[in-house]
Amino acid sequence: MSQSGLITMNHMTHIQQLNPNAVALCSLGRWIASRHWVPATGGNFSIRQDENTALVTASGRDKGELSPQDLLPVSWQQEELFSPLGKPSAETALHAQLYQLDPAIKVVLHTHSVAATVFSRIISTEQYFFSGYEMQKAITGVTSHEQSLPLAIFDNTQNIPALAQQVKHCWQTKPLNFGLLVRGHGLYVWGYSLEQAKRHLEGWEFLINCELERIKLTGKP
Ligand SMILES: CSC[C@@H](O)[C@@H](O)C(=O)COP(=O)(O)O
Ligand SMILES: [Zn+2]
Repeated sequence: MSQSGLITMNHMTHIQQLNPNAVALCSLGRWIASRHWVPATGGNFSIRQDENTALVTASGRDKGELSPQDLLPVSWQQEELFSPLGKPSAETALHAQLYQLDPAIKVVLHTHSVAATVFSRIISTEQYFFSGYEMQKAITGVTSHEQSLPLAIFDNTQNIPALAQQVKHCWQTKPLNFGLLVRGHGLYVWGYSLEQAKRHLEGWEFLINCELERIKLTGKP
């Protein structure tokens, strides 16, 4: 690497260590890992910096042991992504798509819990409706357990830009309630703040676990 390249990388590392967004996302990553929702380097996280840029976890890192320099700046221009300082998550295109679909989104979290992975495989439809749970109110906009709360489920693919296009299409027709499942893969949630994204993650995980348990006990999906 050239001398000027080294200076740039060191400079960026220093900036990231002082960036409160980066520090807060690493701390949330540790909490998420403590729940066993990001095993074996699975999962990825991002936090918006401005209209067209977010810090995204570097690909292949242990998401429970992140430091601020593991968060790489990524910018987007529609489907094009720019990441000058390293290799961001393999699923960056989906994060960028969500940020473009709603400019108020501040944080995107992707996890690989056992419950979300199994649940998404036993449900074969494109949406699953949750109702009857008080904890549905953890999802922004839900005011009653009597509301029917849909969670979209997309088939897994290694073609993440194609998945991002499907999510964009779905966004225009069916409401996505701050979360979606990728079949046999995991959960994506987002929020307008770090705290809200964390609440959506915990809320969806709770609801998915409840339904999985109910289906196990009653045999009725
Ligand atoms: C442990 S393999 C999981 C990956 O294929 C992927 O699904 C994932 O969530 C993590 O990828 P990453 O590129 O580290 O963000
Ligand atoms: Zn994943």
